[in-house]
Amino acid sequence: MMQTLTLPAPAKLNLFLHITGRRADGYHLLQTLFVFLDFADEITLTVRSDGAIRRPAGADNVPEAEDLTVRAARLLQEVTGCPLGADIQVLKRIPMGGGLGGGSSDAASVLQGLNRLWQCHLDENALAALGLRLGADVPVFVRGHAAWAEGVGEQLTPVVLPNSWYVVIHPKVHVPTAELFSSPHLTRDSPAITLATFHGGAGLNAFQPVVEKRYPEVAEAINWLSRYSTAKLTGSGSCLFAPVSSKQEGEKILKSLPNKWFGFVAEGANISPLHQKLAIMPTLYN
Ligand SMILES: C[C@@](CO)(OP(=O)(O)O)[C@H](O)COP(=O)(O)OP(=O)(O)OC[C@H]1O[C@@H](n2ccc(N)nc2=O)[C@H](O)[C@@H]1O
Ligand SMILES: Nc1ncnc2c1ncn2[C@@H]1O[C@H](COP(=O)(O)OP(=O)(O)O)[C@@H](O)[C@H]1O
Repeated sequence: MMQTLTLPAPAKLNLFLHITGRRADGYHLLQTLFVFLDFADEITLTVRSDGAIRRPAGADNVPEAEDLTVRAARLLQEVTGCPLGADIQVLKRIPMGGGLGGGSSDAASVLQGLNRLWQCHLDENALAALGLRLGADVPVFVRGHAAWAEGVGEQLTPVVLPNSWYVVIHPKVHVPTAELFSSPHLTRDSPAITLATFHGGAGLNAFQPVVEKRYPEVAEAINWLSRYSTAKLTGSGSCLFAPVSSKQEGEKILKSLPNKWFGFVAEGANISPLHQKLAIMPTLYN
């Protein structure tokens, strides 16, 4: 039996994000469109027979016990009663806390990977439900298909989006998600839109006006990228993105990126790179 597995944990973009209402518990109801990027963290899982969950390598500023990868592994162990453990190595590439969903994606890759290595045989619905307990963005990464999302992001309808390249910029500013959701200036009553109206040009990021006002550095980055293409915030920021016609065009734009910011070019993917890899693995692990 295979004891080690290396899986990608891709970034996502929210191509638009509207807030349409609020649940009784205060959580916001969203409409958003998720697409994956071929830009990913890398997760290496190695089975341990002693039942321990360890993270020998990962983000320095995330304590082992708080790492979403460790929490995902513990949760899977807890619900399945699996006696095995794992070493989880996390190679971070995705900027953290930037609205690219890296932590959620890492967690989803661990759930999918350990479900195979430990032979838990949970189906995708069960894994997505476990993922939701870790964060609203985890289910879309577990399922691995570009999706129209409603609810808090867990009601997913798979969609096929036209191929596109994106320039993504991280203005190196940390925007706390909870603080944004509590802003009195958020538009919380956007009328529901459809995929057709999105394709017709509708769809903004509800957080963007609030973030631009509170974080001038993000506003400056959006202005800079807007010179080349339509720039928008992803999730609650601080990363922003703009569609470009090719990888080359994106790389040309990045050549003039001010040094103080980080940027990359990536292709959108309807099928997550995680699922592309899972699909070609030996059937024993599918
Ligand atoms: C905004 C989005 C869009 O994809 O992603 P990111 O920018 O984080 O990638 C998500 O909705 C991020 O959802 P989630 O991952 O659950 O956010 P968390 O950081 O756990 O939530 C922090 C706090 O924000 C508030 N919150 C979160 C989600 C939501 N639908 N309504 C809320 O009101 C809650 O007060 C919560 O305690
Ligand atoms: N494996 C992980 N990778 C990144 N962040 C993590 C991880 N585990 C826990 N976190 C915590 O989750 C927060 C949000 O991370 P991330 O998912 O990258 O951003 P966002 O939710 O804005 O897309 C981080 O600031 C960090 O404290």
